[in-house]
Amino acid sequence: MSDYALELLSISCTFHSKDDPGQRYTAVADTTLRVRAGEFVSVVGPTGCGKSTLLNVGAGLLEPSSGTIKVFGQTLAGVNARAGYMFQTEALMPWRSAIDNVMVGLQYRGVPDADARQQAEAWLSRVGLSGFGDRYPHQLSGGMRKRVALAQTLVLDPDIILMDEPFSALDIQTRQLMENEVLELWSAKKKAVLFITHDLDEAIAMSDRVVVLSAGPATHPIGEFAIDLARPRDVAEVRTQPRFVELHTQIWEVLRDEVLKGYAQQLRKAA
Ligand SMILES: Nc1ncnc2c1ncn2[C@@H]1O[C@H](COP(=O)(O)OP(=O)(O)OP(=O)(O)O)[C@@H](O)[C@H]1O
Repeated sequence: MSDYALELLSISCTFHSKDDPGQRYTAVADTTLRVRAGEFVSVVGPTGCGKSTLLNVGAGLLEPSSGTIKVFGQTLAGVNARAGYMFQTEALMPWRSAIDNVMVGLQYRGVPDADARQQAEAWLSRVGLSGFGDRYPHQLSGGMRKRVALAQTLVLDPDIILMDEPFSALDIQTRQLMENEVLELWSAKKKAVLFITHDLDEAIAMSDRVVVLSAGPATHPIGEFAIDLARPRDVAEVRTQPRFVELHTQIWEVLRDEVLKGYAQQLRKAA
């Protein structure tokens, strides 16, 4: 069996431009990205560079213009059934209670209701929400809703977890709590994680490896860094370690110019 849980091989994605449908826009160009089984990999890059596009490709939700996706060595066709996905935006169904939101994926898979409920309850308690199962999303705080979404993803026991800036909407304290919780859950059952963020601190604190993407168009990886900080980590504490600061300086050196390019492009688009 392949060492890799997920391989994106020479992926390119070209879209019709939103502003002018006659024009083509190459968001991602010839990108290869691999995640080993049990490895936590973060992808950082400037706003709009193509991070979500790559994640959608890995999830099998978006077909690339060229390139191959492999899942545990098998070429992917269609949706990636071995992957669980956690989005940046709220993905909970507002008309379903927390427990019903966590159960829904199991129900789709044909798990009997009583069994699904039991597993969902166990997951709600693992994310610190036992007793909150009957609440509806609007009755929960932003952090609690993220916990429900996390339980909703993990209850399906995916071998690959794809996360697209899952905590960007949270305040910094809640965010750090959630990051630590994710690391704790991950270390108990090492799954392959592909984590998208534009926050370099978060990427270093969480990951085994950080991949830096260039600004678009034609985004591609321009740097890759092994994060050799000891685990278990506390994401707030780890930031004070000299090695963290060293890694941050090294990676920022590569990322800074791309962020500036990305920012300039955003300004041009807005003009
Ligand atoms: N379906 C689409 N049609 C046209 N253009 C698209 C489509 N999806 C993405 N793009 C363009 O591709 C580029 C990359 O978008 P993507 O959302 O992957 O970036 P991102 O790095 O995740 O951004 P952010 O950091 O803001 O979340 C952007 O310029 C976007 O406008």
